[in-house]
Amino acid sequence: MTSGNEPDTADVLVVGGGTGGYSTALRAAALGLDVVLVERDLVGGTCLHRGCIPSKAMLHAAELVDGIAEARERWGVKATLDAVDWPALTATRDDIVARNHRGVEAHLAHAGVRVVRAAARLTGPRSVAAGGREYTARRGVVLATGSRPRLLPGLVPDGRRVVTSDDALFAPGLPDSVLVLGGGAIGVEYASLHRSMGARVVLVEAAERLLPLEDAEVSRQLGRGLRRRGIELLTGARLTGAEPYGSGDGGGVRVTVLTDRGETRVHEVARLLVAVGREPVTDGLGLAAAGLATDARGHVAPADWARLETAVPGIHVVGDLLPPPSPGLAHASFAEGLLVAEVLAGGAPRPIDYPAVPRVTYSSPQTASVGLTEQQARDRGLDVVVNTMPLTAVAKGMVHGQGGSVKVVATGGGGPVLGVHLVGPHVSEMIAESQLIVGWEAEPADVAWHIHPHPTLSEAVGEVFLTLAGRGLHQSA
Ligand SMILES: Cc1cc2nc3c(=O)[nH]c(=O)nc-3n(C[C@H](O)[C@H](O)[C@H](O)COP(=O)(O)OP(=O)(O)OC[C@H]3O[C@@H](n4cnc5c(N)ncnc54)[C@H](O)[C@@H]3O)c2cc1C
Ligand SMILES: NC(=O)c1ccc[n+]([C@@H]2O[C@H](COP(=O)([O-])OP(=O)(O)OC[C@H]3O[C@@H](n4cnc5c(N)ncnc54)[C@H](O)[C@@H]3O)[C@@H](O)[C@H]2O)c1
Repeated sequence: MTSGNEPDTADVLVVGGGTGGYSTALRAAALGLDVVLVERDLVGGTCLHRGCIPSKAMLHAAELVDGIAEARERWGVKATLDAVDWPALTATRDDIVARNHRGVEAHLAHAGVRVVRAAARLTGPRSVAAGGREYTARRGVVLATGSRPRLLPGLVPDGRRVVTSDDALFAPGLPDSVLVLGGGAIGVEYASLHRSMGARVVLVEAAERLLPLEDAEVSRQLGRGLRRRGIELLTGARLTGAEPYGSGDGGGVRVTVLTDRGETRVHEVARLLVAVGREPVTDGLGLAAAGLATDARGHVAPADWARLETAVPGIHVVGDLLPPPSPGLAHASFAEGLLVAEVLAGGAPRPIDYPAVPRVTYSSPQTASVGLTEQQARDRGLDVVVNTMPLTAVAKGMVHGQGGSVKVVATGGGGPVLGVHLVGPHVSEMIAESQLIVGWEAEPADVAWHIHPHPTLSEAVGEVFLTLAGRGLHQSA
């Protein structure tokens, strides 16, 4: 925290202390710059306090619950689930969040970043008002104010019956039934989590498939996996009404959905979880005072993507405040923070290769991908070859018994790999090699000389590349 008599000038002013803002601050400080970081809530932002970390902690617990059923049903381990002790589960989650939070605070303090806990407002292109003081930046201002759940007209979250990801996991327990609206990453992960914990789950997606930005094979495999787990999946479907009914524990929401076949379905559920995307946060930020405006969807767009710098020289943007192709992911915001700090320190870092940013969904089954989808590659007029293999084609895939697949999209004639798309158990931990393959523009023949350990799930990735390189072992070309 700053005290009243410290100077009000810094090299860099960062507004927002989420993953985008704090990574900018840490890197800038490491490069010798004097940094003020203004955060109105808690450093760590959405990802640490309401997003990635609490949700993944609980999805880990959900995997353990699923493991009990698998142990009993497949392996003859006579285990049963007595109960989920919610206070104990959430205490472990909250401890993980709290320890990470203390860690971020300690890193910032150690780096000499001055953290101001207040709402910041731009007062000019190089100045910010916060906590009753005005700060001026010698080198630049970095906007990192992030995003919040997008709401639909007439659907007001009340934290009980109608919720968003901001509160769905923080109520005292999970409901016994839920309709999840939106089949993006949040909708899929939260539907999966609720199902593992025993809820009846309906997942409604307006587009014709889940994760519409992913490869169609990923959506197909994921949909199949979720249905197999008993999740009712409605794609190409539209919400037409949501009315509360009853009171207390017996009450819920009566949700009306128009399906892709033109049928009207009514679902009575304890909770409606709205997960239809996120919108940037700029209210009260004073963009106009700095000569900035948002784009039509509320983002602040850079004029120079290589430097993530707006049309106002010295004002940079990172994280969820950026429009696509920035993907709205924490690890992308880390990379953006590093880049902007290095630009402000006078460097010329390599621009971010957005298609090469990996994307992971931590549901059961998981999805993980990097690079272009088959359709994107074809739409670019590229000469495309594709090889797909089920994970159960390798022994470890059979051990896991959860299906899944590996799909590689490559340039014809042995050219560079364009995309890798995985579905199945543990693929979140398997995507890293593919991210290097795509990022380094490796060719299947380069990859095929590298030996994958046996027996692992990653062997399936190796096999797909062996076949593409004309050296197929278990898979015929
Ligand atoms: C449920 C959920 C799960 C997710 N899971 C993942 C995941 O597994 N992996 C992944 O990569 N991404 C995940 N994400 C996305 C990830 O959380 C975001 O991409 C990331 O948090 C963006 O970071 P940011 O710094 O841009 O914004 P934020 O983290 O939103 O931080 C912005 C900060 O700015 C502060 N702020 C705003 N306005 C002001 C102001 N005027 N003055 C001062 N401070 C201000 C806010 O208080 C906030 O702390 C998830 C998101 C959600 C919602
Ligand atoms: N594992 C991860 O990396 C992870 C996890 C959670 C969130 N996130 C990030 O957080 C952000 C927000 O996630 P999200 O899932 O809310 O947004 P999203 O934009 O990824 O998905 C929203 C989904 O809702 C659908 N939709 C929109 N309006 C609808 C309506 N009226 N009815 C039914 N469906 C509708 C869209 O077609 C889309 O598929 C994204 O940037 C996401 O990548 C990432």
